[in-house]
Amino acid sequence: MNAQAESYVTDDGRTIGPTVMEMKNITLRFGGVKAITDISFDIREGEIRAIIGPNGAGKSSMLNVISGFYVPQEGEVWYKGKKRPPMKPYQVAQQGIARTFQNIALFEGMTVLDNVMTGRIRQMQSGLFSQALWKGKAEKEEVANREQVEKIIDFLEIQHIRKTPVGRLPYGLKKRVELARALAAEPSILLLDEPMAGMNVEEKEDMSRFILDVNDEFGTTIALIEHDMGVVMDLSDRVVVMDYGKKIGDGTPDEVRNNQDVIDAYLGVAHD
Ligand SMILES: Nc1ncnc2c1ncn2[C@@H]1O[C@H](COP(=O)(O)OP(=O)(O)OP(=O)(O)O)[C@@H](O)[C@H]1O
Repeated sequence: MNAQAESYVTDDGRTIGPTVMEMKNITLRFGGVKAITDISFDIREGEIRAIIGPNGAGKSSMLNVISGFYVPQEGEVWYKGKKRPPMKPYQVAQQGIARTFQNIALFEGMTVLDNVMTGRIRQMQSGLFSQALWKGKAEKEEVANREQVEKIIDFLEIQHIRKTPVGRLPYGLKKRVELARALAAEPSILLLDEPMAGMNVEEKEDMSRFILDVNDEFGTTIALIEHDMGVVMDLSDRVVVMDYGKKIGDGTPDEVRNNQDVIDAYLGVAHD
């Protein structure tokens, strides 16, 4: 697929920009297992892009390629118009790509506020040495970090639990704190690995609303893996469908819903 240069406006009035990330002919193997076979797709600025497919289809592997956790044996990752050399996950994070995990990865003994603050590490420029030399600069930075974190805590409506240790929170709220921490990094692209997994209907509705609001308010591009089809079809601008490591569909929710290969492989059968 070629990078898209034109912006367009969605039915609900959001502007989707040109291609910001492009996966070109990605193949990823684990020993003899091919987790991803020759997959290409793009992600446009400001869009909500879903990756779906049955268990073992290769979705998490693909998210891990985007986040730099896995380096594919073949293919190229293009980001903001440049081919990305193999890099470590922290370097990918420095380029403005943040993620949440399928299994929540928070510091259980720390408060919500402190957990969200850890998302700011990328913005904390002053090391100990420069902090000692330029106390004023470090203080200014600290204030800016706090302001951003407070803004996100307000936005995601978790003020009431800001001093609560994360370990004491119910599952749905932990997921929201994880989203807050990822947002604290002010990412250009946010990767969400099954953001609704294990949630009840009400929690899913809340999380859907927050994802849409984040996209709308901060203009964050979002790529997500999700099993709940209702959620995927409601939230996403475009959907990539994977099956056995291959791409079998790519398009708007309506397009993939009506794609016979997708119906056969995925939508026609029951899923968790
Ligand atoms: N670290 C690994 N080592 C070996 N094989 C792996 C590894 N990670 C994934 N695989 C294999 O690659 C394939 C794709 O797995 P992946 O987890 O990406 O699929 P998925 O679509 O995310 O599945 P699920 O929906 O169950 O999370 C599977 O066959 C899996 O067993």
